[in-house]
Amino acid sequence: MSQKPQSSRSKDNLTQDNAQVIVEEKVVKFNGDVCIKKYLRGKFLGKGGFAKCYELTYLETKRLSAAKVIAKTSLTKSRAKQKLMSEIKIHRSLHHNNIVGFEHFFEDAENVYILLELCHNQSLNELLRRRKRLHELEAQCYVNQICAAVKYLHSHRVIHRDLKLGNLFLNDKMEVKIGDFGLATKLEFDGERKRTICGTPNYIAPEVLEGKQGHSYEVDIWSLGVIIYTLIIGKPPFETSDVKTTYKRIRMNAYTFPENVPISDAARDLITKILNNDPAKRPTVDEILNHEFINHGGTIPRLLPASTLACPPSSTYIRQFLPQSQNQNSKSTIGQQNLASTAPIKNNELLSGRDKKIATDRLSSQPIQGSKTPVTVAKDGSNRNYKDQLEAEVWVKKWVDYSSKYGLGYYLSNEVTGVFFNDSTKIVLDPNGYHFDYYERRNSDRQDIGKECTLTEYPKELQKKVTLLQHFRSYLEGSEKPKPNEVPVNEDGILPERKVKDVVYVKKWMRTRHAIMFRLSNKVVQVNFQDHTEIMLSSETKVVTYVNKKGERSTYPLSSAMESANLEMVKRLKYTKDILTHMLNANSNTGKPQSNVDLGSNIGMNTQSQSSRPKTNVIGGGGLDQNSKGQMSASNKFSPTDRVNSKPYQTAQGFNQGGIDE
Ligand SMILES: Nc1ncnc2c1ncn2[C@@H]1O[C@H](COP(=O)(O)OP(=O)(O)OP(=O)(O)O)[C@@H](O)[C@H]1O
Repeated sequence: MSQKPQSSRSKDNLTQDNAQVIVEEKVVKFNGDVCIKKYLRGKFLGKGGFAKCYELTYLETKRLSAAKVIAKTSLTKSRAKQKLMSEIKIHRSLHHNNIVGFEHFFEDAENVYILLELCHNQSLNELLRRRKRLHELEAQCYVNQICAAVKYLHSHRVIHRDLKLGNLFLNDKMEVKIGDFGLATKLEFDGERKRTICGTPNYIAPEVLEGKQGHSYEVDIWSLGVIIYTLIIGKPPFETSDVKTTYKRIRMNAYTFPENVPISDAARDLITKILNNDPAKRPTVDEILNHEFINHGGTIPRLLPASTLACPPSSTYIRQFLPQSQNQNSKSTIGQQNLASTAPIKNNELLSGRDKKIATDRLSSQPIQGSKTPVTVAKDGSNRNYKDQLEAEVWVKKWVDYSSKYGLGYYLSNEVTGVFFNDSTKIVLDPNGYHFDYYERRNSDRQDIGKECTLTEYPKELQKKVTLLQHFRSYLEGSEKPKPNEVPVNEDGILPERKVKDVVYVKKWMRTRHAIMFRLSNKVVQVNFQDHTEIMLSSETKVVTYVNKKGERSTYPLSSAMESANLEMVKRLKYTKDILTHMLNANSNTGKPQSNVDLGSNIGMNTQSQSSRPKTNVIGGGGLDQNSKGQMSASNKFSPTDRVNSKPYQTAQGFNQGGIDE
């Protein structure tokens, strides 16, 4: 039977945010009967200018909603009442997948309650706060959905007038939903101009500030431009510390693209077209949807994986959506799947991403000079952004501990091979097998000083280390024969271009009986445990990534990871913290590693006494020996006992580390 909302009363005062509160809705049926619907007020979701928002469970069906609770005391002025009625009237008339669903509303003696579709994953504002900025692919995915909703609004003559990250909510499927219709207006007729000055400073369109000609749909388009810019660059284009200056900048159209943030030409072009102070010159929603930033050669994921709430999508994931022209593998099945993969992405699709083939086949898509089959970088450079962002995601895929003689060899996810020598020098080989960097630590400030070299041009004294590097490389790549110092020229005799520009390398490492820890130059700490679990801590993105025994990957904001219900991860995180603390103590006390450290009890692993140095793990002798002066002497065998570790541990070793006395 249909019901008409009537009065209700709450048993408690809503100012007690943490108390268990039952909200009652009195419903008068058409036959005059009165029934009471009971709701349990749950978690506090947030506070806006005039509403508090809570989870509300309808006790009969256990259905969960978001309830905007507006105290009647805030509605004494008729303007406030009118605004609320207009919000309800407009919002309840809208039905679109990318608009927060309006369920119903009622009131009791104290409050008005608006029940809305619950969006569990907060707004894009909180997302950006966690992530700093998004990958363009994510921006495309969100903007695509937002445009669909704006198109719907405009076709129903509704202008939202307050589109901003804080009003774009994410539900548990990661669908974006436009909410908060408090400033929305419905035009009576086409061509009507509105004059009320409203909006949020950073997102407000110049014509609203001018106020002379009135404004219309184009104000939403302007806000879309601000949104795209903010998602990609990480802060709004006109932001200043005071509102007046922000308005001045908007009027003068004074914004720039910061040089240190990569942005594709397509994104830049779209933003520039939208942020035009002449509203008539801005593109329409349809034109935005057809712009190459949204409608490019690749596909845009319909939805993003939930892991992107905390950390960037993996390179493997991104690769699926690259336009074919940018994908070096365009002839491969991956390229073909790209075009078909518009289906929703399952949340766990990212989970095993790290174990899949790494993304460097596209990372390395620089054109090779003079090559007959140049690999594809779009002429407009529009993949620059992808490439730059992919390079940020680097981790150790394989390693081999040969520190009993020479050092640690490792292979990174971007196909870089490196060696951390026992004398704390480092060598890092580009995936092209030709360019390498050699790092020595400067004693005065303990900074690594890098030298760019190539296999045909490097200081003579490095020869042995270069030979060792080649040995490590073949060993890690599993080639049967060590690669000689061959120069990888193409068939025209042209030398390869360097593939990785922002080199990430292992700055420090340490090994205990239970784990090996790498501190990378991009401030990521990676810990691989004996039981195949892994922890990655990024101080840049403030995120913890945990790979469990099954290889499933989950991410947590650094700030709350220790409180997580994932106890397996929390234990390992604590262990990681202990190793880091231990390292710091070791450094500050003696400048040397401490021995006999056993932190195993913290993670519930066996603890046994152990020696401070690894057991000798050289078989057959030979190889390159480090003499008492720390110099290397060459020989012809290379045979560390440890097999290449892509994940598991083979031998329980003592405490072994490199470069921690920084
Ligand atoms: N549908 C929803 N699902 C989950 N949380 C929500 C939902 N709607 C609002 N919220 C939360 O409640 C907070 C306040 O909501 P909202 O911004 O709509 O209130 P408001 O008073 O109208 O705000 P404003 O000052 O922007 O007009 C939001 O910031 C958000 O955290």
